[in-house]
Amino acid sequence: MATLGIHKDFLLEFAKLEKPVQKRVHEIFGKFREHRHAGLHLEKLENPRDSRIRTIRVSKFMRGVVLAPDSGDSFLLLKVMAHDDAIAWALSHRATVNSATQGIELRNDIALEQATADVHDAPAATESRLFTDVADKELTRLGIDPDLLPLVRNLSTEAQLDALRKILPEQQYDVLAGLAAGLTPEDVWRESVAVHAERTAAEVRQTPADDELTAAMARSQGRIALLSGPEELLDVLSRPFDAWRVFLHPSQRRIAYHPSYKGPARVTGGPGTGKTVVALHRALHLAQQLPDDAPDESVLLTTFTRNLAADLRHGLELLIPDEALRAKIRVVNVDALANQLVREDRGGPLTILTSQKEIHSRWNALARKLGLDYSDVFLDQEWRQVVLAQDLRSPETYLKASRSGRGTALSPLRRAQVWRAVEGFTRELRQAGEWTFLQVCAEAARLLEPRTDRPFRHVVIDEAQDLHPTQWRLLRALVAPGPDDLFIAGDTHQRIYGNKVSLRSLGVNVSGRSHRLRINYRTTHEILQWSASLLGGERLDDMDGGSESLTGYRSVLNGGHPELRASTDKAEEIADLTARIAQWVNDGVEPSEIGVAVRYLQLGKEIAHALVQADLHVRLLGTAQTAGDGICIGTMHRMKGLEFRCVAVAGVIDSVVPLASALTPAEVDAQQHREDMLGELSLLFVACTRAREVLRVSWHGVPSPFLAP
Ligand SMILES: Nc1ncnc2c1ncn2[C@@H]1O[C@H](COP(=O)(O)OP(=O)(O)OP(=O)(O)O)[C@@H](O)[C@H]1O
Repeated sequence: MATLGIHKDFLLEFAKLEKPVQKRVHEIFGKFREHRHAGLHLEKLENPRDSRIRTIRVSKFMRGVVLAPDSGDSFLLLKVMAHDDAIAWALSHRATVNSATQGIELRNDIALEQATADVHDAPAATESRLFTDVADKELTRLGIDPDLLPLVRNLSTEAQLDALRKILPEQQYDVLAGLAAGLTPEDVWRESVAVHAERTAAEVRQTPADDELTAAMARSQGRIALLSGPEELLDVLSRPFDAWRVFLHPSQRRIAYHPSYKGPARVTGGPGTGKTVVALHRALHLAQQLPDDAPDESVLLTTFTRNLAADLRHGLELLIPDEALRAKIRVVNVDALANQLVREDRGGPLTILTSQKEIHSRWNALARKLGLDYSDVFLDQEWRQVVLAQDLRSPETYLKASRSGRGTALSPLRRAQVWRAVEGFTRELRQAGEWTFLQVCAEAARLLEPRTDRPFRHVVIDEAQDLHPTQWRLLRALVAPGPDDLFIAGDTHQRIYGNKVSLRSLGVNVSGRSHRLRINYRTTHEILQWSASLLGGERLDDMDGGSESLTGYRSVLNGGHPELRASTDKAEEIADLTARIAQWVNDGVEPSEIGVAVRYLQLGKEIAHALVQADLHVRLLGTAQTAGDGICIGTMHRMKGLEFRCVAVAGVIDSVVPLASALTPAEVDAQQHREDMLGELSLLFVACTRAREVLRVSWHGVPSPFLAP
């Protein structure tokens, strides 16, 4: 049977073609089942490096490049490029099989020969080499070709390795990038080699092939998708920007499509590593595994905020066209679900107290009334981080409770005073018929705990790092403990709401079922490196008693360095930013592909005003002005989970980043002060890592201390 494979690059290039050319591509390849090579008019080249690489005319100006293995009835769509580029690419490349993964590799033979010759001719360098600590035998075991060793051995910097990205065989580059990013050969073996091998047996069984390359196509998960027929080709080509639907990296696929986990499982990884993508695929897998009689909404896919839930819903629509299957999955944010459960129990809507300012003012009034010398911030934090976090319901339990994580000790007498304040605060809320979000979650969990039936069979959680212990308690109660109960995606480097948890203490044990992703698909290497350097190698908790770092975190893309711009005052910064954004638009960037992140909304409003004055359309998140396709302006919090081609982070000045009012004064609680600082730093990190191609960071006056080298 004819086999059609599509290379990820093909899809990405296809996405950029004009509509009529895209239509031609459909016509040419749409009937591939009926074709053999001869019927497709694949053209042979003169003196190619690999006679199996052919080209095909798409239009007067465009050509496709196809790998046509000798078996005669399978082919792989590799590239679609401008005529001359396609010919040059096809002439210089050769397809080989990686010695470690047995997957297909495409190498730029001509460029590699040239680079190797340059190494021979160059004078012996004195600086230390990138891979000195890795033996030849080890490199070969990881799939590095012996004939590339001289070139690899000569590399001194990551920048030199980056420069070879386009010409090295992809999997060999991946291995080298992993080693250069600090992973041990064992880590690299596990993450970049063994994952492919794991797939091999199953794939080969599914796709028996007598041709070596055809078999290797089946082993190239993540870069090559084998399509079942013309309908699937059409479907893939119809949404070319959503490569994540088809091209899961084996390290992602292994996690998302693991047949069944014995208990809670987790995926972690830096920004843009595809945690959300994995969560979406996991939800699909769980829905597919449900018994036929399982009711709709048996699987819950949930996250922190309403906006993020809307994004997940959109992602599921792309991933699961089958409405009946999609209906098995309910998408809703945790607070909204809690609200619904409590509302149904009470038989009416709840009044939610959302304003943090109002909450603080009530604590203040209460402290005055009771004659207590605690600040509103202290009392509110004590309530949320100790009382609600541990679900303490009596003065006795509070007296004995651990207050680890809080920076000030409280004597028994002072605990009794604080408890009085907590009682007073909650009594006032009760009397006014008001709730805070966390109270609603706590109540929802309480309602569920005695029940033997649970609302869901499986729960998939995204952005898990931001959830409060109370929300975790609810999530735990939504599903009976057992296989595939909870699937958790999160990254503690992006914790921006100050909610620290120990999963284990909440009855969620992921040990032996926790996986880390390290390849970033969103941001360029340059943006990633700069953004990660903001964190200064900070090791954070992993929500499970261990610590987490960004070691081995790397990008598959290259681009320019972040633009850093200083201005003397705010007006100048905004004018400068407006000019730069206008230039992006002039250069062809769609306004909706531009994001502006700010620490507080008022600055966003001022920037929006300036952009509108310059005839640019804007959307201001968190206001009524959110409709349309304009430039997206939002607070750093709102930027969470979003991504844009170009991102400007503006107003990164001292006293705003970190925002003084978001910091617990060190004298109130030194430990909390440090945590708040870390939260502010993570916020800047989150904002910067929203950029796909261009990141611009600006300030006026004194820059944020986080920007100091
Ligand atoms: N295997 C893949 N192939 C192509 N694109 C991918 C792949 N995995 C993820 N992506 C893309 O990378 C980007 C980041 O993915 P995603 O949002 O899932 O990452 P994340 O780890 O959840 O990020 P963050 O933590 O920053 O929110 C998205 O544009 C997604 O479509």
